[in-house]
Amino acid sequence: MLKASGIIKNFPGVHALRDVSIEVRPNEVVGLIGENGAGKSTLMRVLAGTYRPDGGSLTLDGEQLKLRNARDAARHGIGMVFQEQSLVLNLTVAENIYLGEEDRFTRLGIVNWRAMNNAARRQLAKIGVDIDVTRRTSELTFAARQMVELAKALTLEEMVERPLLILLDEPTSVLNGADIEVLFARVRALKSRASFVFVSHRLDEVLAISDRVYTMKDGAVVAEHSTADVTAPELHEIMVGRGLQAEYYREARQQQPRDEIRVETRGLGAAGAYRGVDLKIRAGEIVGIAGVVGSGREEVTRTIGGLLQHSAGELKIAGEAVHFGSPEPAVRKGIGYVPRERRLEGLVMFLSIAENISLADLSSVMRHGAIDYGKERRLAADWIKRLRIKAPGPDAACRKLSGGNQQKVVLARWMTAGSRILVLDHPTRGLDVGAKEEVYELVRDLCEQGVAILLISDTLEETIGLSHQVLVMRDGEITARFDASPGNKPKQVDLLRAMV
Ligand SMILES: Nc1ncnc2c1ncn2[C@@H]1O[C@H](COP(=O)(O)OP(=O)(O)OP(=O)(O)O)[C@@H](O)[C@H]1O
Repeated sequence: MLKASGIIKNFPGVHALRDVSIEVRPNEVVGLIGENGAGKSTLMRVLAGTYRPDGGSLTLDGEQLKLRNARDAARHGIGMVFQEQSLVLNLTVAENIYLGEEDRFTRLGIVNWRAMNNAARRQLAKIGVDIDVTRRTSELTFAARQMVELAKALTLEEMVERPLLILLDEPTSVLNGADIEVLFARVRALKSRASFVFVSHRLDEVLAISDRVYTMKDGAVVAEHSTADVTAPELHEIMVGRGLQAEYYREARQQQPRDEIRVETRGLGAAGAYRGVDLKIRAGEIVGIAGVVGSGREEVTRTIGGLLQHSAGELKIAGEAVHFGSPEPAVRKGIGYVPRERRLEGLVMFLSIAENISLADLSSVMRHGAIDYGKERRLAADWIKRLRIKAPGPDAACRKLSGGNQQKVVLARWMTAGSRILVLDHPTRGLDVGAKEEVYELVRDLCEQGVAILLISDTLEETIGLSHQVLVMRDGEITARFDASPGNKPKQVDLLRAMV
């Protein structure tokens, strides 16, 4: 259906795509994997018409395809669901679905909102989703927004006669298990009418949903497999260049926590979010909280991170009762918070990697009252190596990095900030499998140094593997507690039973 041959795309100083050839067949789901910065998003943008390649060619059903922009791609039935969601938050669901297509509902300069809302309802019904189309997208969960994005991409069906090609750039990174299943069910159902290219860092998902998978490395395709013929550990090895360690979560390094209690809550509550939360985190201990969206676990971490005030009970940091209303006093108490929405909350895009890393703790790079730039750059160079951040150097602007590499910069910042307590909100989201292992290693280092860690993560596996103790929350309350010392780790099903 679509063939990309010898695609080249350069940015100043970076060969993002060197010579990439892939093909997508009718009614096929093609997986695209690779380390952070391998060129996946760039390739998707070329296919979606938003980047013009510097070389190579595209053909659709054997005919040359020259895409000038995204509208052009849309006219050929190619639509993209973005990694960084493209919805305009203060517009309604219907307005977003038909953004740029309002003309279709306009007569004599007046938009027929009823017709637009009805059409949007039909689109959502097609993928079996029930969302109020008159609500602003800002009020929707991430999962619902993703469905709206998918519905938006599928409006192309109304405009073109041919089967669609839908590009999904890391659609699952913001979804939880149940929502991923919903998305996959939609993709499977739509396969009779469309082909998909699916980018993800979760190899098991790629294998579950795709027919074939391409592996990219440094701007080139290095392998192509039929998913029936390859396993996740094999793909891991091709991507990272070394085998998947049996000890993925470094459980052998999990040590007994110290006696000192760093965080303690009693009957902690926040109106409408959670209540009666009792927990203790000792120095050198990782406490993981499992729970579905709406369980209240996000809000608990936000309270301890200083972003959400509690309205009941007690929060003690190193034995002292505190009441945070903003992050600043939390930072003064030695708490580092690695937010989930790192690209929104975590980075100053126009600053360099080095500047972003030292931002949380300038004292570490100060000398005689001035910033020691040499030291700042050396620190950044260290992290670039350690986390395999793909960038020309410490001076590269963060806005030019791939999404996963931006995540790594934020992590590096908080890991160097010398925090005594770390709140990790989905620390490995968007990271490639190799970088994840580096992060697990680092988390163990931090524990050895006595840092107390509160963790919520994307997968139960990661929560179980890393934590000393796992708490499960449901409907704003803790419903179960599990010891998770090595050799005594709870099973996923045990957690699930308490979650839902
Ligand atoms: N606008 C840009 N300007 C300069 N360099 C860029 C730009 N966009 C991407 N790059 C560089 O091109 C390379 C490929 O980036 P791309 O975003 O395609 O990677 P990716 O495989 O999608 O990574 P991730 O898994 O982190 O999302 C990276 O080295 C990145 O820094």
